Amino acid sequence: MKKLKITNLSFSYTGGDPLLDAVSMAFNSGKTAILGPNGAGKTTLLSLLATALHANTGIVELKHGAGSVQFTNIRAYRKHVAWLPQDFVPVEGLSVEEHVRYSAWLKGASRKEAKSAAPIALEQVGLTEMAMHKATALSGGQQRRLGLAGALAHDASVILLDEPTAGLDPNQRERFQKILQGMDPKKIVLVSTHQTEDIDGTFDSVLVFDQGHQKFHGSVSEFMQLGGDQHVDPRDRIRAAYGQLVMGER
Ligand SMILES: Nc1ncnc2c1ncn2[C@@H]1O[C@H](COP(=O)(O)OP(=O)(O)OP(=O)(O)O)[C@@H](O)[C@H]1O
Repeated sequence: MKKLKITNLSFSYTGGDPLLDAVSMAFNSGKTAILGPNGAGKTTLLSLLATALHANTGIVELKHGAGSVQFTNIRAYRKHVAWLPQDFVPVEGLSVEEHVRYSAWLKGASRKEAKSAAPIALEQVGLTEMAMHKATALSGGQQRRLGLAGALAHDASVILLDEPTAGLDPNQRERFQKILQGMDPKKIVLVSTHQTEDIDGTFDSVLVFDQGHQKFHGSVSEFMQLGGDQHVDPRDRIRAAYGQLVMGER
């Protein structure tokens, strides 16, 4: 069995048509870029995996160690899952460092573990010097890095990052790529992104999602093969592959 298995997941927003209709897919360890046009359902999928939204039907099962846990067992499941939502907003009244400690503690880290994990996570995202600042006083890009630090500060086996590089300057985007590259390869990391140029060299797999359906799910090299042979520039191959799967239909 794959480590994270989604079976027949269906979801509709209240009063709306089904957005996800019996979606099944599975993920092993490694980093997956989730691509798709605006409104494709990427945030909805990640929110369902984070249990911030509740599916109409279907099962998500996470294998860990010798056992497994289903997402309906919310308390136990959530301890294994870190999530940076698309609309992350810091909690009022906490400093940057307190915020990261709080995020780790919420996920089951002891106070002592959270205290030692926070400076490491802040260093990873380049916010060490802001540790004593008020979290709500950070700029938009800094707040996204704070959210990322919170997701990195505990030992989750699944990390869900919804557009983590949105609003980051080029240096910080590069830093984020390095953070991803340095992550434990045993973790399952799912990252929703519109930045196709960052895929080669950073991710292992690609999932293309459109209109609530999976259009492609495979390795980065399989994805790139759709966009031309090896003589073509890698970024052009990625753009062409994406265009074929999504834009070509419009
Ligand atoms: N709270 C909501 N209530 C009703 N419909 C919603 C809600 N949130 C999202 N939708 C609709 O669900 C669909 C999928 O949205 P979602 O945010 O999951 O897409 P996305 O792929 O993440 O898009 P983007 O790339 O723009 O972030 C869209 O048609 C959107 O309008």
